[in-house]
Amino acid sequence: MADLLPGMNTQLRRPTSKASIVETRRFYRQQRRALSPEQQVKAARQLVKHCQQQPQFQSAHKVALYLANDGELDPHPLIEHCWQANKDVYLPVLHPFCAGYLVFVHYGPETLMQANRFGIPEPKVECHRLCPIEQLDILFTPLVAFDTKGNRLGMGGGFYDRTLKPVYQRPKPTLIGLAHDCQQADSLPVQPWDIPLQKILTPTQEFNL
Ligand SMILES: Nc1nc2c(c(=O)[nH]1)N(C=O)[C@@H](CNc1ccc(C(=O)N[C@@H](CCC(=O)O)C(=O)O)cc1)CN2
Ligand SMILES: Nc1ncnc2c1ncn2[C@@H]1O[C@H](COP(=O)(O)OP(=O)(O)OP(=O)(O)O)[C@@H](O)[C@H]1O
Repeated sequence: MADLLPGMNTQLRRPTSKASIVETRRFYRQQRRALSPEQQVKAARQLVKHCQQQPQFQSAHKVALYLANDGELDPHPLIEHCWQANKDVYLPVLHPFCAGYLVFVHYGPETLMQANRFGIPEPKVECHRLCPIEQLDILFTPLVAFDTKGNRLGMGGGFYDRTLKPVYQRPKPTLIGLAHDCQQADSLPVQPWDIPLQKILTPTQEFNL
């Protein structure tokens, strides 16, 4: 892929395969943060259209999404679509007792929210609103960068990798990464604990692994 692409933020050089994870993360975080509000709105709308065409999404009842942070592809229009289609939406919440893990809590239009330690709003943890991860049909993850092998680079907390380990290669949930097109890397380093994605959706592309 070319070093500089149209619309690419030119302040940082595209990392080579020898770049450290820290440099790679910095580059792709900056790329997604450099998108304009108009580009973000357009991408979020395109994502809804793209998801609606996916048979797996059409038949899903329980769907985990996230609230956008740090320039991530914004799933809010998709969340609204899920509500209208009577799908149950769940959000990741930092586990109240097990550091480094996530739980998934039901999210509706009236849910009371509180910010976690990263400033991301989360529903309050109430036992009856929790969904065991193996009962989710689709778990959409945010990411910082992806490659076409399904490798995912996240924010560096290891939250998704730890939480997804017990359901890796189980029938449910299907793991789908959501990203802007500018978050595609040629190749990402793989760590022993990384849980690969089964599919990646961008506003314009679909990668099935
Ligand atoms: N939208 C969204 N929600 C999510 C995640 C995510 O990546 N995106 N997570 C995915 O795991 C979990 C939260 N993990 C996060 C890890 C780091 C930072 C972050 O902003 N780190 C700052 C340093 C903040 C600090 O140290 O206090 C930074 O790196 O600049 C945010 C979320 C659960 N919820
Ligand atoms: N299954 C696991 N068990 C124990 N530690 C883990 C596990 N998965 C990840 N970690 C630890 O978490 C740290 C961060 O991992 P990594 O850089 O892959 O996070 P990430 O995928 O970028 O973050 P996130 O999933 O929060 O977006 C690593 O240093 C690793 O030691």
